[in-house]
Amino acid sequence: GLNPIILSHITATEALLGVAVFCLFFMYVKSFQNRIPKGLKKIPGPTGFPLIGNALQMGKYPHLSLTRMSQKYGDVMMIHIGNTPVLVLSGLKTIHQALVRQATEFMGRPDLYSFRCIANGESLGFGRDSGEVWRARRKMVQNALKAFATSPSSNSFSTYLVEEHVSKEANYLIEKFQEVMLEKQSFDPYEHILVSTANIICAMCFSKSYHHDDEELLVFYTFMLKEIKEHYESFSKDSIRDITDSLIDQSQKMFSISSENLFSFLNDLFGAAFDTVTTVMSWGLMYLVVHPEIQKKIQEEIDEVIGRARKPRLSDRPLMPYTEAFILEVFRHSSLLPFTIPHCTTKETVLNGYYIPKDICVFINQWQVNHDENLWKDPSSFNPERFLSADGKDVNKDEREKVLIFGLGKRRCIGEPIARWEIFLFLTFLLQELEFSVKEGVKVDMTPRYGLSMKVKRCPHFQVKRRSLKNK
Ligand code: HEM
Repeated sequence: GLNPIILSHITATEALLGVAVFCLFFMYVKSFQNRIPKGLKKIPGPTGFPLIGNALQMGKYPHLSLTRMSQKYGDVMMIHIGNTPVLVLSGLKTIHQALVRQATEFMGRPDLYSFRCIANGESLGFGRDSGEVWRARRKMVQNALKAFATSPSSNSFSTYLVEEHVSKEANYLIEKFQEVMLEKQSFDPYEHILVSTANIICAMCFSKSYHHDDEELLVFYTFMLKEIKEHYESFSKDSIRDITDSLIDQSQKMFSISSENLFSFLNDLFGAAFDTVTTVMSWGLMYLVVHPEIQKKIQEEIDEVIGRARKPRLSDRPLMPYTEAFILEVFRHSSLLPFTIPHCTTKETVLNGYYIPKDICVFINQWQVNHDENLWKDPSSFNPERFLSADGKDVNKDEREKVLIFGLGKRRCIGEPIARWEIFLFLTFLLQELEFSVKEGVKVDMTPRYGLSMKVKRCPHFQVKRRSLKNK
């Protein structure tokens, strides 16, 4: 120990000076560690406070504050959340450069504590791995999805299985909405849609659907474990019933897949599939009641292309540009996933002349792209027509490609086609039969609730009435 006599000679000032010298030395060493290779620029960004970094500047709506900051610092910007440096990318060109052209360097997932908690870090979407094993697993889940969404339906009303499942649920919703309307004169559609979208993914994964009041569906993990166990027990290579069977089949050919992995894949699919689609649908209904003239236009298109004598089918989709434009505008305007799942660099690299270190966490600001004034005219207004060609007969491909909501490149959402189909079918089924509105005098609040995705506030004031048959 130190001699107390010596200690008593060290004054407070000297002690402080000592600390300061130590800090300077530390910063000097750090600055060497962070040295930028010659010819490359250091990434700009706002100055943060010690320990908390830029956490306070992020505020309640990080996508808005990061968009504002990007206007000052540019498309490639560095912030700090606590002590963790985070690279924030904005601008469609820059994001495309990173996620598509430099895909390998930007395809990792960061080692965040919260990610490790998801399926023990074995998750396909959140797991740390982005190498061979991840690639093989992603391919496997993609194959299973493709097989069980696009395999032919056994009934004559639908072409694909996903069409059959969505039709069943949408028909149920049409009846259910009218029933609760009669009973209560107004209702909140959210939970009904949630169970329906859960049922669709359930049907595809487990060949099973649940009654809307079923408690079992709500006890999620137990329910999934039970389903997987039952599938293993009754599995037969010669009769692949659903996504779970297909995953079991593929996993038996690939020895790096265990039943725990299977659980985390299905967990991923469930999580990714029904929360997102439900959120899009609830935003969609909200925009429809706020803009009745847009609702009417979609209904006119339905009457013209499909009529009232038969149900909508996926093959109607290319013939319905206005409906498609509406869905794109819901994606763009709500930007329900303002950021992708965080990425991470897999090696050191260069982007727009900036030096980017290895293993750095990357946020992709999708909201900024969808509201960028350089890309969109009057981005804050809700206007499906922006996606239509001049004669209104086609969706403009260049405009469509600008919407960023499923990510880009090697980590792009694998459920995108299914999600787009589901949303198209749900919407056309519902609007063919029903007209949506809110109770008179109710002012709808469109400020989002912020969570993993941005959700519209729950609204218990929805009303429906069956459309008149005059156009039949
Ligand atoms: C409108 C609905 C949906 C939206 C907006 C959406 C959006 C996204 C986004 C932004 C990502 C992250 C991309 C990235 O990190 O760069 C993602 C990943 C993912 N999505 Fe979706 N998604 C939707 C529906 C679905 C559906 C229906 C499924 C499954 C059937 C699904 C399965 C997945 C999976 C497994 C991943 C992880 C991919 C990976 O990390 O390699 N998603 N999605």
